[in-house]
Amino acid sequence: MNQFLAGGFLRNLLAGMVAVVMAVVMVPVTAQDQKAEALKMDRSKILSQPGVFGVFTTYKWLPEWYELSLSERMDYVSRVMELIKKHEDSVLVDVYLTAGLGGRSDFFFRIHSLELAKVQTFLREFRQTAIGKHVEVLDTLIGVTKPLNYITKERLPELYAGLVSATYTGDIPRYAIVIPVKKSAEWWNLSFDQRLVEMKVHTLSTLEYMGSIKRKLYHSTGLDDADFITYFETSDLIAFNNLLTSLASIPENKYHVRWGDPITLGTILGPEKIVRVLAE
Ligand code: HEM
Repeated sequence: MNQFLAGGFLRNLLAGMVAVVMAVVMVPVTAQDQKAEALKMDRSKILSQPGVFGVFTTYKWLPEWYELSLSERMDYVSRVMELIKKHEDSVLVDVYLTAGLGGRSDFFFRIHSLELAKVQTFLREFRQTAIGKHVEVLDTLIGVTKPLNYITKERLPELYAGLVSATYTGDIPRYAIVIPVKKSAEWWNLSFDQRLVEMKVHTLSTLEYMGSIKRKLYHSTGLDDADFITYFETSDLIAFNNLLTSLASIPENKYHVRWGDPITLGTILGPEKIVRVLAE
């Protein structure tokens, strides 16, 4: 009888194991799931692929923050670091200090994820932390990365080659700058070829700066009030100022209805610096 029982038990156990394995194997895997798995928070991939959401949220400390002791503030920042770690499989969070460099904000997050809802979950949990309760949200910008639209290999092989072969040769960037851009209805009503002419001028005016400035473009039409979020990293703010001056004087600029407003300039905080610098 015991043999029967043991045999039946083993058979049931085996059947159960097969069912579990089948269930795991047969869970439908969507293209999005596959992409998520392949990119799974590999920093260099997530920062270079199309189809990745970028969310910029800018904060200002409430006056009560400054009434806390340094050790309390450090403890609170550490808890946010734990939250960032908790979500690291689905969101990539970078932190920047803007305090002192602009009247409005004290710091901002740049958050990347394949799913906007994951960013929302992170930010809602952030608002529940002690730090989240000691800040005012000033601004949120939402965009998504896309493949090149104008300067493609097929359409403009030489310009494309110049663009993809230019490498950043400056120091490790210390500063990040975020500039939202909105273009007029007149721009959007130009034919593609007319816009292409302007984007060629744009690219030719900017290529020389790629050695000292890193750039990233997010498309945000319909996701927030801008059309684009432009993000830059550099250690050479004089080159950056020259770049913006040269872009101010090309025809494309006539179509800008928003260029900044605000421009957010901050220092890039590596993970090892965040706790002390934010708490001080
Ligand atoms: C290193 C400097 C820069 C380089 C190399 C550069 C290069 C480019 C290229 C190649 C494109 C076309 C992308 C495509 O084919 O879809 C582009 C688009 C764009 N760039 Fe720049 N850019 C630079 C700096 C800037 C700056 C300083 C701004 C403004 C603050 C800016 C704003 C934009 C915008 C808004 C677009 C999208 C335009 C549209 O699709 O209508 N760029 N950039």
